[in-house]
Parts: sequence; C-alpha cells; structure tokens
Amino acid sequence: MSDLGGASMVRQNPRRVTAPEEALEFETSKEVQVVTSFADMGIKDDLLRGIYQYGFEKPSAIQQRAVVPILQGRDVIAQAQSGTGKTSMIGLTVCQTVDTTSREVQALILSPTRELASQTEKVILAMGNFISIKVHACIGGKSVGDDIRKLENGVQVVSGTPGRVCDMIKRRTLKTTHIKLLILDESDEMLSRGFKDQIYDIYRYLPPVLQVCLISVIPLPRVLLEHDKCCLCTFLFNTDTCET
Ligand SMILES: Nc1ncnc2c1ncn2[C@@H]1O[C@H](COP(=O)(O)OP(=O)(O)OP(=O)(O)O)[C@@H](O)[C@H]1O
Repeated sequence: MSDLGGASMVRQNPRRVTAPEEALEFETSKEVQVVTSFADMGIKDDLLRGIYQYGFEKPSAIQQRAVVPILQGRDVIAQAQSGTGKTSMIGLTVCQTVDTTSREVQALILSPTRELASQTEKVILAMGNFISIKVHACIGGKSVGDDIRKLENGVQVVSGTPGRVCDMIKRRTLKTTHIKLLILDESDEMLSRGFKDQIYDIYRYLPPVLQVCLISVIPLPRVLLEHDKCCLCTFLFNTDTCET
C-alpha cells in the first residue's frame, strides 16, 4: 500500500464481538477485509481444531480485520482496547505462521511484562495443541540455565521480555537468523520509556527482511504508518485522539 493518508482509510460500522457496549468505529487501511469466520481465514485444519477447542467460535472485531493481513505477511498495526482479543490474535497468527517441523526460532514476541509474555506463551501452547508448536517464554526472573536448555533444544517461537531476550541473543543462545516475524505487544509501552533502547538493540540482530506487527491499546504515532507495506487496523474508541 502506498498511500496511508486519510483518503486511503475507511471507516466501518461498529461490530464488536467481545463487548456489546456503546457504538464504536473502526479505521482500517482500505484494502482490509472483514473476515467473520476463522474457517475463512485460510487457517490450517489442526490449528482450527485448537482454536475451537480453546472455546473460540468466531473472531472478535479486531481479529476479523487484522488476522488476515498478518497471515499475508503484511506489516500490521493493530490497535484496540484491552480485552478485545489482541493477545489471542498474536497466538493464532504465530501458530499459523511458523513451520513446526523446523527447530529454528521463526517468531519473536516482545512484551513489556513477564506476566504478559508468559500469558502469550500459554495461549500459543493451548491453541497450538494439535500442531506440536514449541514455544518458550524468555523472561527475567527465571533460570538462565533453563532458557539455554530450552532454546538449545529448539523452539519455533520465543515470547519474552526485552532484557532477557537481548541477553539470550548476545550469548548466541537465541539464534535470530530464521526469525521472520517480530511482534511487539503493548507496543505503545514498548516504544516508550526504558524499553526503546532495548528494542533497537534487539532489532539490530534481526534479519533485514522481517515482518513487524505492532499491537497496541492506544493509537500509535502516525509516522509509524509511513512505509509502503504497512496496514492499519484500528479500533476507534476515541475518534479525536486517532485523528491527530
Ligand atoms: N474470538 C474470541 N472468541 C471468544 N473469546 C475470545 C476471543 N478472542 C479473545 N477471547 C477471550 O477474550 C479475553 C480477552 O482476550 P485477549 O487477552 O486476547 O485480549 P487483549 O486485547 O489482549 O486484552 P488485554 O489487553 O487485556 O490483554 C480472553 O479471555 C480471551 O480468551
């Protein structure tokens, strides 16, 4: 997509799945389709089984818009309120994206807190129940030896906090050569405060061809959209804020 100015955005009528509250709007890049069923997202059968077994019947509003662009390999900014299914969406897209026959790390998810990184690991393990996905939560406060053992045994996904992930990369225990997808959860947090330098530090070790997804609760600066491939899926719960 080359034009991300106002003209390329479309507003869609609100259709919230997870919380039937006041009228809400979406702003998306214009080519974003609303896909209302997991079965129509091109998801592999064994993963679909895992999703249904996990108790999901229908994608939430943000999932209906952002899952397919992520699976298409687009760089995506997905912004939506807390509790709207963003973490689950990360789990689902990562499970679909990685090759579970490989032992290489292919997806790296960075979160600002240990709890969130662990939660994401659990979602991936639960949804990926039938695809034998190997994921490791690489977080501070846990044994470094354990990290090393797990990573050396081979995992396809790392869900971690920036400090420990950076440490593992610098020790060459976490090999970055095959990483094709970087997801920053709560990226408003990750790109502010003390995390920014750590994120840049990690980014330097990642392959030049990389899909990046930014997941956020609050709208991110517009400047992040200004590159050709970026796709926006925003849940507009405060129109004024998002227009600036
Ligand atoms: N499609 C879905 N169908 C049913 N339940 C869902 C769906 N997507 C997410 N949920 C459930 O909704 C709750 C919130 O989902 P999730 O944690 O993914 O949202 P979130 O936007 O990341 O929220 P937070 O910012 O609070 O972490 C969880 O209990 C999750 O299992």
